[in-house]
Amino acid sequence: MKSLFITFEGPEGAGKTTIIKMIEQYFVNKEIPFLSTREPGGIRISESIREIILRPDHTEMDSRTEALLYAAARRQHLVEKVIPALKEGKVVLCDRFIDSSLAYQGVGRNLGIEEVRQINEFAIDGTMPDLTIFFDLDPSIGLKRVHDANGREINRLDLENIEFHKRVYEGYLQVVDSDRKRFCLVDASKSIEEVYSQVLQAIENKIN
Ligand SMILES: Nc1ncnc2c1ncn2[C@@H]1O[C@H](COP(=O)(O)OP(=O)(O)OP(=O)(O)O)[C@@H](O)[C@H]1O
Ligand SMILES: Cc1cn([C@H]2C[C@H](O)[C@@H](COP(=O)(O)O)O2)c(=O)[nH]c1=O
Repeated sequence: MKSLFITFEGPEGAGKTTIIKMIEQYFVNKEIPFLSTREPGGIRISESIREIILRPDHTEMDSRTEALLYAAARRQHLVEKVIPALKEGKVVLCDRFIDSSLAYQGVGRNLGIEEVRQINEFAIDGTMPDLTIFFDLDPSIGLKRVHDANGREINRLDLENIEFHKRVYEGYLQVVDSDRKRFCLVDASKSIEEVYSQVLQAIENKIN
């Protein structure tokens, strides 16, 4: 099978992690070689950067520093983990990628989508997903899910106010609109089974 780079995007609590676990099981059953990973993180250095970015008491972090740290974590994760797996012909499932930076830092932090895209282009050097699934969900519903969830750690970005999360959501809609061919939108307000079925259909369409 040809390699495929699939990313999963959306606001907090949209259900990405839940659905990725179900998609992993699908690939196991089909005996399709895959790698499942996440951003920021996925490898030692990028997990360390994740800790620095998301520590709830790092409230003094400057927005550009935040954007650069996400881009740095992305670079290391790409070269150390994602690109080698793609070279081996695997399907790579990645929870968040560049579009998170465009929405959260570009629009949520008001740095500008184009400015954030530029620093990320240096980091990704042309590696873009073949397919991006956008979990479309009202951010207030997602935040409620996160706060109700048992054992889910609340990070520094979760703690931002609702206006921030609404800007992030609007940012995602702009990013999706600028690259309709790459994105598949799923209605993440539906039941887990219904969301899974929408996501699986998008992936199967790409594989077959
Ligand atoms: N479709 C759904 N309907 C209702 N609850 C859901 C649905 N999908 C996931 N959940 C629940 O919402 C919570 C957040 O889900 P999950 O961790 O999968 O989201 P996420 O997109 O990975 O969040 P984040 O990016 O903020 O970590 C979990 O408690 C999960 O069980
Ligand atoms: C990649 C990336 C992520 N973020 C934000 C989005 C979330 O608030 C956290 C990651 O936490 P998750 O539970 O693993 O989803 O980081 C961001 O602001 N910019 C990015 O590029």
